[in-house]
Amino acid sequence: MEKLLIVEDDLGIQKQLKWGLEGYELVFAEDRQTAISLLRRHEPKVVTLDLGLPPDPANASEGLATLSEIMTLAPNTKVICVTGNSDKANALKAIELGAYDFYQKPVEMDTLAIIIGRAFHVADLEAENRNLQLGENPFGTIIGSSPAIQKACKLSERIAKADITTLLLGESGTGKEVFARAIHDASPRARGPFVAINCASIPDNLLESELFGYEKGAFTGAAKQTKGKVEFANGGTLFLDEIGDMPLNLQAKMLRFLQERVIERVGGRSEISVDVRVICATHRNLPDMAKQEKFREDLYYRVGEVTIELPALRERSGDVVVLAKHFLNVFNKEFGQNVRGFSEDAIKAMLNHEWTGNIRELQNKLKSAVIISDASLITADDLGFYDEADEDDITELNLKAVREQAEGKAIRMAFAQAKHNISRTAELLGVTRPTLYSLIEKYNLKDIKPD
Ligand SMILES: Nc1ncnc2c1ncn2[C@@H]1O[C@H](COP(=O)(O)OP(=O)(O)OP(=O)(O)O)[C@@H](O)[C@H]1O
Repeated sequence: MEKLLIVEDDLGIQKQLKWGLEGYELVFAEDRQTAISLLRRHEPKVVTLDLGLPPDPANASEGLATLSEIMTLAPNTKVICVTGNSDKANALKAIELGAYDFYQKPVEMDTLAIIIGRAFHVADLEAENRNLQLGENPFGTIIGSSPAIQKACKLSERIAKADITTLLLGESGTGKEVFARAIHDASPRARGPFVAINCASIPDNLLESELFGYEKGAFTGAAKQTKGKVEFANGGTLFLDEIGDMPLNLQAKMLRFLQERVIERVGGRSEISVDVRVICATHRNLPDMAKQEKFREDLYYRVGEVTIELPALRERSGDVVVLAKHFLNVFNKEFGQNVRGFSEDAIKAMLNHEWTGNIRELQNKLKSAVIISDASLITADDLGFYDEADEDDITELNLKAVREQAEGKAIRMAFAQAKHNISRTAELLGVTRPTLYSLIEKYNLKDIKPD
């Protein structure tokens, strides 16, 4: 039941309100001090406030002062000011101070109940709007209801608040970066920077200066002092993707940074303190690498103060369709399409597929399927599952239609086998290139385009 604070010194009116407002949990205050302490304790969304309060019941000064205090303490509260019947000036003053509405005595229960009901409604709408603007729970962006992903979300949520170095393990495309960002967004550092660097994509000889920065003249081409990613992440979070690919010599420097939170730029002599939370990720098996002396064991223990394992998509089969629907909505919006869902063969094919590229692969398949689809449902063909579609998915008995379906399918299979090379596709099908082009046009195979 919603709480309603009634600030009213007239016991007769209090009684009247008690009878007339049965749908609310009523809390009564007779003066400013009690009103404020009840406001703090109950945090009501709506307050009715008689402006004529003791010690100055004949004037509105105490009521207006109470209103100001309420608006300072809880500015989202909807305050309905109750005034004497000829006191319009103070009613307007109250609105100026932030009151939601005013109501002139004598109290007429039906009207007052409507004003109060509407105030609750407005308060709820505003709260909903504020929540939308603030963004949902950062982990709300992580789609999936399988136990494995829920477990990863719960653990991430728990560790987000602490500055603990976290290691995210999972195959490529399982969402490691998405998790790292969600942890950052749910942490006290959310307003600070989130800086990501992929250790595997930067040549070994450049990685050190990319991470730690360099001083002018540190090496040929070092024309001016330059900050590295670690310094840019100061006050925020550094996401080190593919930490397993970090060269051994750099691992020692990384360990020192993690232990002491100081860095030295390349070619620099002074130590620079940095306040950075570190999240690492890898698809490699670090303990095995440590055994083979390819990854420092001490660094492994340091980066993995907490380890979170992200399941491969094939291990979360229940999530495949949920994620596919999510991407369908995203790409419908992005490309102005209106595809409503998936055909049965598409769902079957998605559930049977191995998804070695995980969510990224699913995302890419959905993107092209939404673009090429000219029907209301996405089919297995649209997703590129030519060979996985069922033999008996022929929906027509008319021979011409059967032939057309089969030809379209054969062209797609050949195109996939020929790795999107049109000449080779024509060769495989035993037709000339011009014939192939005219078939593509005839069957409206928009997705068959050379790379
Ligand atoms: N749970 C999820 N819900 C929705 N989208 C997701 C989810 N997880 C990942 N994605 C999307 O999948 C793609 C791959 O995710 P991400 O880059 O985080 O994977 P990764 O494990 O870091 O991959 P890599 O190791 O190859 O860098 C991204 O486009 C991301 O937006």
